Amino acid sequence: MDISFSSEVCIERARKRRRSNDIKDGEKEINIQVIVRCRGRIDREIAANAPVIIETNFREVQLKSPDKVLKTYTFDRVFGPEADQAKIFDHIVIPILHEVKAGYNCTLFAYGQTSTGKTYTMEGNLDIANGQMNKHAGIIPRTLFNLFQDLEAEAQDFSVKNAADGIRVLKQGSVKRHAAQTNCNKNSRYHKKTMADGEDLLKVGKFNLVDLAGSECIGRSGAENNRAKEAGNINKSLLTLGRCINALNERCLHIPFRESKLTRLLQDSLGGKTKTCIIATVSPAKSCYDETMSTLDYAYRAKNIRNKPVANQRVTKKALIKDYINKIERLEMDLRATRDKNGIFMSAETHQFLVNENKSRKDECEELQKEKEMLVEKALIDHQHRKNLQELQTKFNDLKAMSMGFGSTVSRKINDAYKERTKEISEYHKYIDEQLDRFEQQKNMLEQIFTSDGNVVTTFFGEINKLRKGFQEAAIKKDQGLRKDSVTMLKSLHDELAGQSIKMQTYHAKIDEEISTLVTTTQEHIDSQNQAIIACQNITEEAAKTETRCLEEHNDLLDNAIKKECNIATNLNEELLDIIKKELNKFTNAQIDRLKETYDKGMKTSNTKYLSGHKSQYSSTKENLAYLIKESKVDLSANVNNITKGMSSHLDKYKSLIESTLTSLERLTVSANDESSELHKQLVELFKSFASDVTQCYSSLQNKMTKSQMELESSTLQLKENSNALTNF
Ligand SMILES: Nc1ncnc2c1ncn2[C@@H]1O[C@H](COP(=O)(O)OP(=O)(O)OP(=O)(O)O)[C@@H](O)[C@H]1O
Repeated sequence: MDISFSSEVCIERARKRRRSNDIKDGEKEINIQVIVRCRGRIDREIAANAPVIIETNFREVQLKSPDKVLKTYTFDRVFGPEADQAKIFDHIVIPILHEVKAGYNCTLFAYGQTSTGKTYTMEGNLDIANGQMNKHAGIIPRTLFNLFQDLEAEAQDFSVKNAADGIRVLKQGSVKRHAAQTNCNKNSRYHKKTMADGEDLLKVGKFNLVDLAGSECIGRSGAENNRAKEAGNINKSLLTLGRCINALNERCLHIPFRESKLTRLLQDSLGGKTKTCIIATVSPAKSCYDETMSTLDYAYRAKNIRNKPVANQRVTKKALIKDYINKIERLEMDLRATRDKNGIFMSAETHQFLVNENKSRKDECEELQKEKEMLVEKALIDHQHRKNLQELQTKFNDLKAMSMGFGSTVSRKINDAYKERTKEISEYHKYIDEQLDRFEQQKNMLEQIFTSDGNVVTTFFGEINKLRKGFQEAAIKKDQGLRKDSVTMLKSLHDELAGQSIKMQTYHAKIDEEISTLVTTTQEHIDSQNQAIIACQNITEEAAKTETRCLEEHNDLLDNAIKKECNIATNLNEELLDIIKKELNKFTNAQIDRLKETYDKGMKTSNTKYLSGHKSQYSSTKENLAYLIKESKVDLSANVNNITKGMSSHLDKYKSLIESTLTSLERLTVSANDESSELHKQLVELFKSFASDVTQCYSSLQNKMTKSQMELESSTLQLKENSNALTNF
């Protein structure tokens, strides 16, 4: 990630009334503006005869094969190779600068594959000749020039520093890109002259201009997820930017802004209160087809991101200056702390900031925990709800079965009754037929008996026929009555059954309706709960991941700090031991010298004494000898014995003198030895106690370090467990 340039412009808007559209600030959502710029083929592509596969229109860009259009994208504006730097600036940047002057924070960033012209678009040629920009100057130098000219023209009371300085710094910044942001800020600030009357109100609009690294890293990282980790910070930042754009596009609850420095910086520009414009740069060459499509897809997705721009509150000049002073002081403190110390040091303010951030993370975790508990409770309620629903369904099925059973019982009973009646009627018919047959037989018999008396017979048969007719009529009547009864009964039974059936149907329909409403509501409830759970899980997972990453980073920092401290302690120990060794040697040598001196002195005195004694003995012996020689001249032989005696007694004396000298020398040596060994003992004791002090000190230091390391390890373990638990959750 390269932040090329970021300028802050303080615009004087003293005591001006809010414009009517200001009232809608923060309420009105606007889409991020997405522009596509397609450059012409560069030398390399011409040399390779790379076919052109892109065609641009006012708002459209088409990816084409020789014979057909493969894909068409629509953006806010599309610029082809014919669009020069001035055109881009006039059409894209000038309107944004108006917004900046109105106090809005605006961000413009270039995004695309490597060598597609991001830097050309953002910086271009930074040379200045005769105070004029080069025609290939990009957005940043043009912005600088424009702002300075514009502000100078707008009000006489602006004191403006020369734009060329800004560009010089920008050039330096291009070499050391990280330094550019601070330097440019410093040089592009505008100062208003002090006004004599009243308090001045200022509106501060911030314009962030960002030139990203080549976007092809995203594609690759996305395809080979495992390698993404190795691909370094640029890759991570772009990858996270892509994920943020996707998450914003899909209206996810959690957007992983915090996962990279770039997205943290751009957080407010993506879905925040800033007005944002993305320039997607592409190559027209066929060789770049995949990357071009990936860039256009990303840009197309980014189009759906909606921001709610809010103009910055007016602030008094004093407050603004105070704010800047505070910022500068904090940065100075950090810088001083870093310069003064080794290892990880930071100013108290930064430390406090980290502590606060840590606390807010902890709070976030607690909130998530509570949310999780709430969701678990809801899940339990859902479970109970589902159980109740199942029971209700079972009861309904039972009822249905029961009602069906009732219907079939009723119709069976009706059928039975109908069969019985039919049987009764047919039996009655049978009985009548039998009776009629019997009468017929009797009639024939009587016809044979009474053939002789025609009148009697005729009368008799007349009577018989009458009887028969009456009987037949009665039978028909009875039959009709029975039929009528059975029809009435059947009808009433049918009516009753139909009534019951309608009632049952209504009842069924009602229960059906209630159950389906209940099922739909429950399903909706369950779906919404599931969505909430999934969203919460995602948030928790993301939070856990972020937390784990932060903890790992902290652990690494702590590990490094401990290692550094251990190294420092080891070095110090070694240095201390060296010093002790040297001091001991010095001390021992001094003691040895002193002893030597004492010893030498003692020996010298005793030797001198011995020599002087020896000398005096020798001279007296010599004298004695001379005397003896003299005497011997008188009576040599007579005195030989005396001489021998005298000699031996002298020799004895001499011997005893030597012995006593040796004894005193021995004593002296012993006492010197004693003194030396005493001193040695004392020294040894002293060294021992000193060494034990050092050892104790060292071991207590080691214990402390081991303890703190153990504590650290256990807290790391604990943190890992916590994070695993979070991840599992
Ligand atoms: N619109 C354009 N007109 C003319 N030349 C262009 C245009 N856009 C880019 N170029 C040329 O294409 C080459 C690559 O452009 P540039 O270095 O700006 O690409 P980039 O996207 O910034 O690459 P990187 O991601 O590697 O920084 C340069 O030689 C540049 O001058």
